[in-house]
Amino acid sequence: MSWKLPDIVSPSGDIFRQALRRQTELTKPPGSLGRLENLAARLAAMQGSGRPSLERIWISVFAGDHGVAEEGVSAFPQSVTREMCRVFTAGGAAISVLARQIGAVLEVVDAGVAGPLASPGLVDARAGNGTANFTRQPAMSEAQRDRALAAGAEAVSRAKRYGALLFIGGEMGIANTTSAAALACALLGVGPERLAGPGTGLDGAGIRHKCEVIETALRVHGEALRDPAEILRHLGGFEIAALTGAYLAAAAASLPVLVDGFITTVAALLAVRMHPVCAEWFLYAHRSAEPGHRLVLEALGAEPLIDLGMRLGEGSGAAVVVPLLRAACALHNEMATFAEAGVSGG
Ligand SMILES: Cc1cc2ncn([C@H]3O[C@H](COP(=O)(O)O)[C@@H](O)[C@H]3O)c2cc1C
Ligand SMILES: O=C(O)c1cccnc1
Repeated sequence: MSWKLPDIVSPSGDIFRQALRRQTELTKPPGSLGRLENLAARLAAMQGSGRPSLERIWISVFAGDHGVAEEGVSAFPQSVTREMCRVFTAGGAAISVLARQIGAVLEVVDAGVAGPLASPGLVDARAGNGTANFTRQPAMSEAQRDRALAAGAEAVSRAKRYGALLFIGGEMGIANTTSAAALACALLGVGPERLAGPGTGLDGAGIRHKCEVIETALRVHGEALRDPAEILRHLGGFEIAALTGAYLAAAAASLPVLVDGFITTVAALLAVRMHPVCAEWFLYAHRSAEPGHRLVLEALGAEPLIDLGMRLGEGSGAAVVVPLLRAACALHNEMATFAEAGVSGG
């Protein structure tokens, strides 16, 4: 593997403990802000600052196509990946609206959409012309996997140069719920019936067919699925590899990550299997309606913040949660302490 796993250290334990102590000193019964207290303390520890901030947020949406789309595993045609790339940059996609609303920088990275560069205005980090159909051969070569992992790390470098205080990864790739479910099957050692769901809107028969396609892939690659990097290469997508590379690079760069939905959580699971310490840099935004998400979250010991029945991807669930994180920071930073306010009992 030419791509090198970065060095990752834990967020500051001292700052985390100081921040939790401050929470007990604020003018409220201890613990009364529930999970917002721990959230603010974790952000403080990750940012290495007693006063966490989410002023500058960076969103990279990675796009890639999937050879397995030809097996009829999505309710939509492959061309939608390319078409949506145009909508992202034109400003009309859900993530475009949400990025504007939270004042985040949004970039769209072509990690390997089928055909030429999907749209002008995209970052060109193409690892290939869509992946190969993984029911017949590995989805990608080692060189392609490593190029896609590096594409994620390059996105994090741009985020750091901007001064980002939070990184959100999104994805676009028709058939990528099939790839994500297959990856999770191999990583967790469970069958597709527990991880494959409707994605963009398959009916019962469509989901059964999707399960069969994943079964075939797991059988074809069997012995080769021995470590996370090889699992990623055989069953992954370029946008999923880029997300994995981005999450690892963000942890290495002390940049907190807000993970979105099913596909991004599978990328987070890959990153954690490659380097367990990176888990300490991840916050989980929401529980997607895609049924497999629950199992992947459980495997990570992750309790997402909200459940709105969303199942879009693009980073949209993460963007929706940002105001909540901002509220946690504002309370932590701006509330008066018992001593400052002259309130007894603190
Ligand atoms: C118009 C449209 C916009 C989207 N934005 C995200 N996805 C989401 O749906 C796709 C995965 O579902 P499946 O595996 O069933 O193809 C991904 O591209 C994902 O990001 C979209 C899907 C569509 C159709
Ligand atoms: O939860 C997700 O990330 C998701 C679910 C369905 C389709 N696309 C994305």
